Amino acid sequence: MAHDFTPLQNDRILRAARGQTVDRPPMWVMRQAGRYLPEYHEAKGQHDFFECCRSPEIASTLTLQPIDRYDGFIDAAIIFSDILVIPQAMGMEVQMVDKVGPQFPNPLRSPQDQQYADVLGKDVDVKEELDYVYKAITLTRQKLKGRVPLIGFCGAPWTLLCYMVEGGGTKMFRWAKTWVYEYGAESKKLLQKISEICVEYLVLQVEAGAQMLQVFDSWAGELTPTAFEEFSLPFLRYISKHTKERLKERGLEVVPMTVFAKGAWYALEQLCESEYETVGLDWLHDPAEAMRIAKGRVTLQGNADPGILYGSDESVTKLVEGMVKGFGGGKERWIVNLGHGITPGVDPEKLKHFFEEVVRCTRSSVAKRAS
Ligand SMILES: Cc1c2[nH]c(c1CCC(=O)O)Cc1[nH]c(c(CCC(=O)O)c1C)Cc1[nH]c(c(CCC(=O)O)c1C)Cc1[nH]c(c(C)c1CCC(=O)O)C2
Repeated sequence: MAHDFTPLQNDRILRAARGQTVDRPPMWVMRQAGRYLPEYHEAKGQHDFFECCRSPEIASTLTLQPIDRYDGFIDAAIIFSDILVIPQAMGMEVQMVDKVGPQFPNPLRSPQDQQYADVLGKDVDVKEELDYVYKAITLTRQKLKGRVPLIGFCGAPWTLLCYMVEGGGTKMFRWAKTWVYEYGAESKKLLQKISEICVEYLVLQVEAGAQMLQVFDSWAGELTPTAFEEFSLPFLRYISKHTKERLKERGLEVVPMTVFAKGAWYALEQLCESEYETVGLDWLHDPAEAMRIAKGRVTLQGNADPGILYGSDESVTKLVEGMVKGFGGGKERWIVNLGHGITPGVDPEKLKHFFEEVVRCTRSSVAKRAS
């Protein structure tokens, strides 16, 4: 299905992801459509979270809110959805409980559970089950009218496995660790199954209008370097390789891809060799050190501590100055972002100050390039 969308007016992020020159580093923020915005609560009203994801009208409205508010600063929209729509498509029930987070009433506790065989055996119709996401993407592209590119996304297999076996957020990772350290072979079967669904899901998001893709491995940092190499990295690589192959086969644009493996600072070298154009960094990375490791092979994305937005304007300025310097002053392959999602309770004006300071601090590099 080919769409007739308005041509793109701001391709900064796509150019930066591909290592091409830009007039200033592109900026966006993970979870930019969310609870820190009063207009989010207003538009969401009494609707359940997943109801918002399933309504293309509401999802597209929420996606556009930060684009309107930070017009001229934000260089990408990310479709309003959640990584947990994949476990739902695989037949698992997930609820979003207010002030608690996601809850699975029946988590996958062991490979002996009938549910494990059911989940592995289910022939998931990724087109049909997640049709509402594609519809939301297409509608959002229409509403964006080419202002900025639209990012599609999915959860990484390891992070999704964690949620499926833990049944929600956790500090202990008791069940996830039981799976990898006691049921290693069974874990890999599940990770492979999730990976195949991710590939199809990402390709269908591009077909619907997504212009860039991000894979969120939010719980990568719970693994040891060795366990990450065994239980996460191969599946992240499977996703980039096969998504690109499938996009080519289907005559779709091979869009830039980002991998964000939170906490996996030790794996930066390997992530630079994983067929992703962009590698997301959390705030535990020193930007200059990350640049030395990346050696211009990929575009780095990040990495301000989201907590800085609870601080004073002066603290934000100081952090931005250091971050800009660390990432090469704005002349190198860099997409500005936080090191994780923006959190509730942040004053939206503080984020504006953050953007303004990045623009101010990178202006000289732009002037230098033009001269
Ligand atoms: C781990 C994860 C989830 N979801 C996601 C991740 C990966 C990124 C990360 O590590 O933060 C990804 C996600 N979730 C959401 C988006 C939308 C797009 C955007 O970034 O603006 C994206 C990209 C909306 C959301 N997803 C959720 C909300 C809040 C829902 C609400 O209460 O209104 C939003 C706006 C709920 C959610 N969804 C999830 C959790 C743990 C929670 C509850 C806790 C929390 O909010 O941080 C799972």
